[in-house]
Amino acid sequence: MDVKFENVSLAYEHKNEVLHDLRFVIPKGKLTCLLGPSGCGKSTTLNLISGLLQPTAGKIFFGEQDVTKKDALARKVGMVFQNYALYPHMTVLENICFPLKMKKIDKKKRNERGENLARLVHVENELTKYPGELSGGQQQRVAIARALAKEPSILLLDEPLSNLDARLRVEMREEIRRIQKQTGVTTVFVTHDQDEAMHISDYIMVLDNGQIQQFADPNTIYDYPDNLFVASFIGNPVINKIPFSILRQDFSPIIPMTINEKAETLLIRAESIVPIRDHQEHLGVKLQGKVVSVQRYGHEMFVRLDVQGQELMVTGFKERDLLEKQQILEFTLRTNGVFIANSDKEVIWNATSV
Ligand SMILES: Nc1ncnc2c1ncn2[C@@H]1O[C@H](COP(=O)(O)OP(=O)(O)OP(=O)(O)O)[C@@H](O)[C@H]1O
Repeated sequence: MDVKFENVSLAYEHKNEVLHDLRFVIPKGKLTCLLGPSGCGKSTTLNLISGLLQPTAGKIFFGEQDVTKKDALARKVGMVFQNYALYPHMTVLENICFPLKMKKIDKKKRNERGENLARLVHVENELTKYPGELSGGQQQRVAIARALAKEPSILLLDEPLSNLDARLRVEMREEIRRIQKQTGVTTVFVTHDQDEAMHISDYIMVLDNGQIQQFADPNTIYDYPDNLFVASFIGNPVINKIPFSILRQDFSPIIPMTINEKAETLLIRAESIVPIRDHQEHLGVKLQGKVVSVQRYGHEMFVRLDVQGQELMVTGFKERDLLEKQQILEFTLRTNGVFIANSDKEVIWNATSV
């Protein structure tokens, strides 16, 4: 079931508008992430989808149906929260089957369905255990199975992995992806973690200040950010930002005059700063900077480079490319991961266009 927002705004207590004129379609059968910093309006958007909140203005559709006035129960959404919210006095199987019991499905049938769901989320060997006897990851699996038990129109996940340790987070995001693909249920996943969003999503909606900054698939968001906010929020290390004026002379031959006039900020991804000899597909600019520091973390090299008083983070160099500290490093830029923004913080030039 796809979800459509038509000019939706929300003001808490009718005065504090936190979502402004949202228009989007969350496509059916896909996993879409709502991504943005704390307070940008992710949970509010999710609660509008679930029916826990009603919009102040605008309309919400599930497929063709206008559900704006319908409550959470009528919308038949499945919800999973970060704190699992399992019933502690019920076993795993009883927890999973609880929505089926509410629907008065007979015991044999509901246990059969419950066991199938337990297999789907890989907790079939824990059926008689209580939530307190499970790990965080297992509890979250049970919460997902319970949400799926009512065959929801849409599955909503609100920061479901934030209580798990780093390794388990990675494991569980793969699991959620697998379960979503296997069931084909339309899923909306809230996170503030760009890495998580990049790995798990078919589509990402980037929100800031209650407004959509960009809505696209992860690679489009990474390679073609619409604005400075999206370019900075997505990617690790954070994209380098320097005043365009510093490299204006170097860029003038390769960008149109109209762009040159409006260029304010130059954005360069750390991996797009590469040795000249290495790269066939480079921008044809030849630059240099002074090495400030070099740090190696496993297979990654992080070089801090001083370019005319601006510090750039560089990950496009290998150990063999670096000599002594304080050395002058010559480099060029790849044809992707380099953008120019104007004074309105919109991306007006992308090196892929060269
Ligand atoms: N019940 C409420 N009453 C008034 N304002 C609220 C209420 N809930 C949230 N807000 C405000 O609405 C804005 C959006 O909050 P929301 O919880 O949707 O953000 P979020 O992106 O989910 O943040 P987080 O990642 O911190 O959960 C914030 O400015 C918040 O202070």
